[in-house]
Amino acid sequence: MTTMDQQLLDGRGPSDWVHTDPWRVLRIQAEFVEGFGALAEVPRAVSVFGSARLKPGSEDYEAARNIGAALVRAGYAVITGGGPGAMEAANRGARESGGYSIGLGIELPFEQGLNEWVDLGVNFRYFFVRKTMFVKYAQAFVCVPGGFGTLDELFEALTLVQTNKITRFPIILFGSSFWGGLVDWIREQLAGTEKIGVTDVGLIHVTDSVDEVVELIDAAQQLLHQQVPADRQ
Ligand SMILES: C/C(=C\CNc1ncnc2c1ncn2[C@@H]1O[C@H](COP(=O)(O)O)[C@@H](O)[C@H]1O)CO
Repeated sequence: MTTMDQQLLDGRGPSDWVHTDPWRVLRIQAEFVEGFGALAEVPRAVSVFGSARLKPGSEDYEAARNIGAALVRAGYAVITGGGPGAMEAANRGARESGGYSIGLGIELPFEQGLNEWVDLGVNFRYFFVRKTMFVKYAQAFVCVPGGFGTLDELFEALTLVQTNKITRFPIILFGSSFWGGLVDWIREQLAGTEKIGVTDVGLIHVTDSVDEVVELIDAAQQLLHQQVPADRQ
């Protein structure tokens, strides 16, 4: 099975008129419109990322579940990719705590559907449209251990914050034993050879404490509200 993303990016798909790129723009536009419409009323929220392969009962799955629950208790809705593993865990924690659990699913060749803990689900064909929604409707990103997908979401957010496209947006890596090596490499190789600024390393927060996840997000929210005039919040 081919997906829309694949047809757009792979460049070797069928070439009849409906599959050509100019027409595809209309599909992409429609997907943005649908996403904006579905998510417009979402209250303040946090996007949680992590491996699609985590199993219930594993340490990282339960951490994501606890994070989802803690975010809800602190008054945030939880947004995930709507899939299995860490996504399911964070959605599950949110739902179990009586909060708003959102899943932004993606069309994949091996279709899985949204996990059962999603209250509001929106399905996307294009990764880049979906990624816009993760950022636009969240106040922060939390990453539990994950693979390429999680790293992609992490580095997109870092680039957006580094370039001031989004501000007061904490990026939190949960699990120091997993993330520590990456952050050391970023500090030594990227900052150490001036590929990024030394202060850019400070855009990443690493913690093993669920409470600290919430504290970091709350602190950024307070700063934001101090800066933005009340009538524009
Ligand atoms: C590979 C498996 C399931 C795939 N299902 C997914 N559903 C929704 N979102 C997904 C899926 N796989 C990856 N993502 C996105 O990337 C992140 C996780 O990727 P990683 O490589 O596992 O770290 C996640 O946050 C999603 O946004 C197995 O059953």
